[in-house]
This record gives sequence, C-alpha cells and structure tokens, in this order.
Amino acid sequence: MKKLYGNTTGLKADQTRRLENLYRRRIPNEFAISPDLARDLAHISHEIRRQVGILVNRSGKITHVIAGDTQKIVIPDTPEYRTVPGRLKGLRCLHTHLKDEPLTGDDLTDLSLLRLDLMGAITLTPDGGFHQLHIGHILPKGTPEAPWQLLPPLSSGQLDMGCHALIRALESELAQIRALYAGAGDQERAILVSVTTGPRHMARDSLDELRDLADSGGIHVVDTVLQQRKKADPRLVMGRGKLQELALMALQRGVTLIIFDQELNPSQIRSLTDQTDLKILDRTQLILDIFAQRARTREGKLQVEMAQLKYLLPRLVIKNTAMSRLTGGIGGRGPGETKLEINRRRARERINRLEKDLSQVIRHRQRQKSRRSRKGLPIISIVGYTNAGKSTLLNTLTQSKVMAEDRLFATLDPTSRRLRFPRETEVIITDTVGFIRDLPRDLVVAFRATLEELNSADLLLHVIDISNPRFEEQIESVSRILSDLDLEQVRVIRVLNKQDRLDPEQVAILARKLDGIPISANRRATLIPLIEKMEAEIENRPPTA
Ligand SMILES: Nc1nc2c(ncn2[C@@H]2O[C@H](COP(=O)(O)OP(=O)(O)OP(=O)(O)O)[C@@H](O)[C@H]2O)c(=O)[nH]1
Ligand SMILES: [Mg+2]
Repeated sequence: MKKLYGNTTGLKADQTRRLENLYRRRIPNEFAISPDLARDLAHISHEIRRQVGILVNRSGKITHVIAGDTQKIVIPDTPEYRTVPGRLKGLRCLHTHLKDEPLTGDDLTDLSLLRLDLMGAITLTPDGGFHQLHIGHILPKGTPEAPWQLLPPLSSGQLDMGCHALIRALESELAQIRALYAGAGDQERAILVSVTTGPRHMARDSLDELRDLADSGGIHVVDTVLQQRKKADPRLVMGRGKLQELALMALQRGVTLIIFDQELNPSQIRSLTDQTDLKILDRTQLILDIFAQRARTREGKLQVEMAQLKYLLPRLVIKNTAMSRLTGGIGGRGPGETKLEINRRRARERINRLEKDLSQVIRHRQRQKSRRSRKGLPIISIVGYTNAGKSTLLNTLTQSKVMAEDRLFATLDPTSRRLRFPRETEVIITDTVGFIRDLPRDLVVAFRATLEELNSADLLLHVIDISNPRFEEQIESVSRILSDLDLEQVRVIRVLNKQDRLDPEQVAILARKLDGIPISANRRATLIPLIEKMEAEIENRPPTA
C-alpha cells in the first residue's frame, strides 16, 4: 500500500486505512473528481477535522494522499513529476476546505509555483457532506494582474466538466508560447532578480550591470525584478508571494532561467529550484560561466574550471534532483562542461588534478618570462574595470589586433606586446582580464598566478571608462582589488578613456579631479600625452635591485 503524506499522527487505524484505500480509486477523464470520491473526501475530512488532499495524474490515478490540519495541507515534493520548463506538472491537486471557503491565496501560490494542472478546493456542508468544488488554473497568456482563471463553483452534478480537455487546451497554449520563443534561437531566456535591503538606486545600478553581464553571456533578458525587503528571507531570499509571481511570469514568457544579483547559499539555491522548477543562477555563477565561455589558453581554461568546481563543491551536497539544473550553467558551455554530473569525491579529485596541471603550465610560463626579462625590458600592465577599453588601448599603442569588443570580459588571457617609445626606450606592455565589483573570490584565487604577474610590473595603466555612469564605483572596485593583490606600491597612471563621449569641459574637470590623462583609446592621435607620461615614468623609475 502506498504511504500517506502530511500530518498523519493521531489518526485512528481505521481512518488511516480508509485514507490509504483512496489510492485504489480512479477518476474518469471528463471529471475533475468523481462525485462519490468528492463525497468520501468530504466525509473523512469532516471526521478527522483536517483537510485532506489528493494529487491526481493525467490518467486519473491518485499519486499522493495528504492529510493536513484545519487550515492547510502541505504538498510534498514530487521529484518524479518534475516537468520540462514551460509545461504543467501533470498533476492536479484537489483538497478539502473545512469551512465554506473558495481557493485561498496559498492555494493559488501552490498552483503557480508547482505549475499544477489545476487546483481544486472541495467545500463541506455543515454536516460533513460535499458542498461545492472550486477550481482554479493558470492562464498561460495571462497578465500579472490576471494570472489565473477561477471557474464558477461546481456542484455534485457538474463535476464532469471536461477536465482532460481543459488541461490539454492549457498545455497547447503553453506550447504556443514555447514555440513563439523557440524561434528566437537557442538563446536562454532569463529574468534578473535583485532582493535588496539597501537603497533602491544602488540595487538598480547593480542590476544594470548584471544585465550587461547577461548580455555578454549571450542570455536574453526578458525582465528584471527588484524587491526591497527589511531582511532577505533566509530560505527563499524573497517572499513566497513574490516568488510565485516570478514563477508565473516565467511560464507566461518562456523563461527558463532566473539569475539573482546576490550570491546565494547552497540551501537557498536548493529551495528556490525545488519551489520553482526553474534553473537558478547567482551573479558569481554567471561570471564564472562567462569566463568559461571566453577562456582560450590552456592556463585560462584550467583556472576557470578550477574556480567553477571550487564554487560548486559546497553546493554538491544537495540531493540529486536539483543537481543537473544547479550545475548546468548557461547551456553548460566552456571548459567546465564535463563537470556537470559530477559528485563531491570526483570534484575533489578533479581539483587536485587541475592544481597539478596548472602549476605545470605556470612554471612553463615563468620560464618563458624569465627568458624575456633577462633582456631587462620594463613591464607596463594595463588594468581596469571590464569593458573600460584596455584591449583597445593595447591595440592602438602597439598596432596589434587583440580582440576588443563591447561586452564584459572580452579578454581573459593576458597578452603581451613590445612597444618602442619615441626616445627609443623599449618596454613590454600587457593587457589583463578586466575587474568587476565583487569579483568572485574563487576566481581571484584561480587567477592569482596571472594577476600576480602584475607584481613584476614597473608601471600600471589604470584605464577608466569616464563615459560609464558608474565610473566612480568602478575606480573604487579596481583600487580595492589592486590592494587585495598587494599592488599598492606599483606606480599607477590613471587613464581616462572614451573622452570622445563627453563634453571637452567635462573631460577637463574630470582630468583635474581624478588626476588622470584623458584619451580615446581608439584614436592614436589622442594618446601622445599618455605616451610621453609613460616614457617619463619609465625613465625615472627607481633602478631595479
Ligand atoms: N567611444 C569609444 N569607445 C571605445 C573607446 N575605447 C574602447 N572603446 C570601446 O569599448 C568597448 C570595450 O573595449 P575593450 O578594449 O574590449 O575593453 P576591455 O577593457 O579590454 O574589456 P574586457 O577585456 O572585457 O575587460 C569596445 O566596444 C571598444 O570599441 C574610446 O576611446 N571611445
Ligand atoms: Mg579586453
């Protein structure tokens, strides 16, 4: 006999048996529930003074019998019924309400979060008979204001309401929505979410940046949601009601992915995936994923995979059902894609392996470098926030063709070029990976070797995109990361890039205020003052020991 779910303590043996016997019943296709079954549920519910619920699959079989309390039932996890995103669950819930009360807010939240086929509430007459059945379903093409359809209450003679035909019609409307969005290529569709306890404008700025990140990751952003709360919910981050709105919006707009602007802990990721059946990523995972797409060199790939595994490891304790979605990343592209179905032990082994490989690659590179530095050429490193124009500057300075693009993290692997100054001094100039606010710690650790090379630089060019409205925060983020890397002692020239996008007066004010040299990295003629300053700095540098 299949087991009972929910609040079963204190039931008499005979009551338990009658509840268990419900598993033998079957509901014909046209019926939401058969009249005799509705009557029996009402009776027993009245007798035990608890709500009683059943989950019914599309063949009319009862898959779960649940006992609740006077106010509610708790629908158990049904991992074996996890649906493909964009479809209904294939289960409907029918449950009793002891009082004559239609579907509650909680019922509708369950309906949308679990994407049930239907939600039904059976109300009782005062003597425990069946009164009416209230049915609600998701409206596939609904709006945030009218996301559900509530049918007029059904009496005993009206229960053959064409249940299957209704569910089929809902599924075919959902299929139309999926088809509509499938046309948009295999781009993943996402909603970006920020739950903040701080000021709204800061969360807004950060969300804007998350959108840039998502764009750079090849994700189509369907909408953004910002929720201000006194305190983040420890389990679901946001309130359950807000989460339900989100789940519905996802269904109605063909969304398969939710990206949170804040770092989520393992149990939050698990609860969110369990509650919504959607793929959940946080900001860190998104950045790691972009890095994974971008890494080109062997060293870069090893570093990214290591960072991904280190981030995932504590998140691998969770049960298997949420695993594939959790570790899937955005389409699972890039170096780490073999990691997907990995378990903890294998993950640790892989990390050890990666560490060995990496140290070998790094040793090799250091040998090359020492060969180069034997020539005693000074090194100038270009640093700065992602998308500031670092690669463009390197290209224009050295007439080379490092990839420069209007996307975040275009460059991952450091490139070095020689540069000869007008007065014949020769230097090595290197381009580096861009920085970002809250650069994931695992990434900093993984890229430590690359970034530590900055230590041997004689001069840093800090490129700042002064046309970006957030440039001041960006300067601060970069300074913070430089000091984390113990680079404060290296001399820095501030380079104010993209001056062509601002008024000349504004540029002049900023140049004074920030003590920087304005340039347009893509216009060679604007670089002369910078080149002169670089040359002077290099010639005046203290002799190396
Ligand atoms: N208008 C204008 N655009 C610029 C200038 N310099 C760079 N850009 C553009 O800014 C975008 C980013 O340039 P990149 O050189 O790729 O920036 P980056 O700092 O190397 O970026 P990451 O490698 O992603 O960290 C590109 O679309 C460039 O064409 C400039 O002086 N003026
Ligand atoms: Mg670059």
